[in-house]
Amino acid sequence: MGVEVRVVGLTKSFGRQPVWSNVTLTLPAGEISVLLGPSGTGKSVFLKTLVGLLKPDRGQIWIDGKNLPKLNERALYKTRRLFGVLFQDGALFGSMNIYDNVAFPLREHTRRTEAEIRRVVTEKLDMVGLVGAERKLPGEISGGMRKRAGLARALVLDPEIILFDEPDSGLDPVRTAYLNQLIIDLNQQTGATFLIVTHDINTARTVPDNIGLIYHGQLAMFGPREMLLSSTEPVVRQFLNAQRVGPIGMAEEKDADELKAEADAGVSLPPLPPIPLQLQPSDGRPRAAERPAGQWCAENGVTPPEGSFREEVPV
Ligand SMILES: Nc1ncnc2c1ncn2[C@@H]1O[C@H](COP(=O)(O)OP(=O)(O)OP(=O)(O)O)[C@@H](O)[C@H]1O
Repeated sequence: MGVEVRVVGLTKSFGRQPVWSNVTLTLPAGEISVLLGPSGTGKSVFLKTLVGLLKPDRGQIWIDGKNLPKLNERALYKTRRLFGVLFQDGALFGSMNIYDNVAFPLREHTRRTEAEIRRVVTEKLDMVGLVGAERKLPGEISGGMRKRAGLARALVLDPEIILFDEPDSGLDPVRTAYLNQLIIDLNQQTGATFLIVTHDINTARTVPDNIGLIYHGQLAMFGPREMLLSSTEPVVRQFLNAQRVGPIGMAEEKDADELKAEADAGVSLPPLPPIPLQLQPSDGRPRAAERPAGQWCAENGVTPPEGSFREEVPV
């Protein structure tokens, strides 16, 4: 049913180069969270730190009553079994066919028989819509199929937490839309806790229950989707609406002169666009973590931008 991940005061640097500091957030059990941020702000480093591949300088990561950075190798190995990770390129073994790639974690980490492995691999390939592609090598299938194969492999040990590192990178808008639907459907079916790193604003606006934004070495904001999409905090507003006007410039941060010039020229931020409806599972049954549209805004006395939560009118 998914487990909560509680991050407290997490700080990471490489030598003298700080990546981010004092990151505190909770990924609620069974919910989908998205992590955004300009390139190079350390989103991938954050995922690798969560799963124990990198050690933080300071801070805690609480999962199932255990603080990951303090675990010894053996205990860490056990806790890592809670995670499934979809790496950017799917991270498939090029010389193995799709079936063997997906079966790999089962053969490495369990004592299941080949008959049991076949059942699980077929089930997961079916979940991601790849039945029939078992004998293909990763080089013989499209980028979107490789992502889905990577996802099937991330699912085989029935993880409680699934981390997605830019699942939509390199995909066209149609494939991205399919993948987003698949993510919603998988969350409904598995109930696992999802964290997605993405650059795709449409994904960030329509898929998650929660959004976080890393900027300038800090977690600028983390909270419910409606909270960030209605936020007028300049960095959050600029990033989530993909606008040029605001504190973020070409080189991560605009300098003070540029900002002053914008202010002097009377350049003002465009109004907030409507908050879209969240993507629904394709079978029409709600996800356990789903909340009614507009609930957060209503409970917090926030008036959503004009036109929010309307069904899209077909073109
Ligand atoms: N193992 C490492 N050793 C030293 N520096 C590293 C290491 N891994 C990442 N970095 C540095 O940490 C910073 C953050 O990298 P990361 O890949 O996490 O950024 P990102 O936000 O995921 O970027 P993008 O959105 O472009 O994928 C970069 O400056 C990178 O060079």
